[in-house]
Amino acid sequence: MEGKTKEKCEKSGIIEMWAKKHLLYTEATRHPFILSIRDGSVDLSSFKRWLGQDYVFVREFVPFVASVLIKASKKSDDGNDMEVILGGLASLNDEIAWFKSEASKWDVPLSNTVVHKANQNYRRFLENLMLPEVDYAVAITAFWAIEAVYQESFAHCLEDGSKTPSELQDTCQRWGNEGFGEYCRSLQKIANRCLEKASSDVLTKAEVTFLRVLEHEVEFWNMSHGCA
Ligand SMILES: Cc1ncc(CO)c(N)n1
Repeated sequence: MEGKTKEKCEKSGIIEMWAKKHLLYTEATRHPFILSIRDGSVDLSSFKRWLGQDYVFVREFVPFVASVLIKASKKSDDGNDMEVILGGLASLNDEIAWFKSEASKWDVPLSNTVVHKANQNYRRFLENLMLPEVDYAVAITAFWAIEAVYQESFAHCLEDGSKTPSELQDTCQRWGNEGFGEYCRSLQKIANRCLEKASSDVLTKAEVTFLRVLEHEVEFWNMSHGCA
């Protein structure tokens, strides 16, 4: 990108531009499953299905985040990236403990979970992104998108006027809280910085990867909602 276009991107950020440009971003962050939590009509068996499957997802997400950390340590020219990503790994550690206690609260068994197709497809996608030849800019964009979808979705369930059932407040707080929002903005900043310096080939790959993440997120919500 040259001249004015580049300047414009630097102001609004490439990430923000993509999130605005692609309707899929809104489809992922305003999915019927999330809207059903927000309006209180959620079917609790859907919630329990989501809980069991997301625990499986999170355990697979950890090695992906570790691979992003490795890329940051090799590629990054900004000393702060590593701390942000390490913070993400630490919060995943808390998240795994949270899933265990939440699952026991809801009587959802976490061992022997039948891993749903959407989860398997997501895992395969993450495995490919872990390969050393995947550019740091592409991997960090995917990482941001994965976290941002949950942040925006669950924060929506906590806004004024939402009728989120009290027993689901804790779940919404986990990803919808201001600290998690701040962490997502840090990831977004890193991604924007990498994308601004990226070649057009890497930029294209990152945008396609962003869209694939959104598709996997929609499929994941569909599975929870019982539409897949
Ligand atoms: C499917 C999915 N996407 C994103 C997150 C955020 O960590 C999660 N826990 N699960």
